[in-house]
Amino acid sequence: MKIALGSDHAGFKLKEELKTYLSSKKIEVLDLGTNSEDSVDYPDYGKKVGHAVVEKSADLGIVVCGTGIGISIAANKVKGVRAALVYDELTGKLAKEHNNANVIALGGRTTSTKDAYKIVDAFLNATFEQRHQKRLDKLEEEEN
Ligand SMILES: O=C(CO)[C@H](O)[C@H](O)[C@H](O)COP(=O)(O)O
Repeated sequence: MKIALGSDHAGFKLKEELKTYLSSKKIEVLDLGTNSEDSVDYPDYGKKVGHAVVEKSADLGIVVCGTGIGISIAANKVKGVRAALVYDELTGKLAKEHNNANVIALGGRTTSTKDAYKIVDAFLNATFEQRHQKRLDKLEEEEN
């Protein structure tokens, strides 16, 4: 399992913490930046992670900005991405079970590190429920 990570400056610290956390669980990480707290633009990093996932350089993606809002919108602009803004364990779990999200977005200024670890675990440990596939097909129809 390989996870692409990306953030803007507001998500940098949490992105770095997630990198360490995932590596400690023997999950391979593809860090697409940013690499400091210098101000950058979240669309650049949301789109990078989205492309890494749809082009199969990674299995899943995690993106982080201040709130998770902007970077989730950015990732969702990439065709084939289903990015979910998640803020607790339940939304982390349901993002996989119902939406088969291939990217999750977190807020570095809104979610604690401890909660972020729990949310990521809930997402990674959940399984997509096939009964929702017809809804995902309708999302895909709109892209095509
Ligand atoms: O969600 C966001 C944008 O929708 C993020 O919070 C950005 O990280 C934020 O806009 C950055 O703000 P800053 O004042 O330039 O640090």
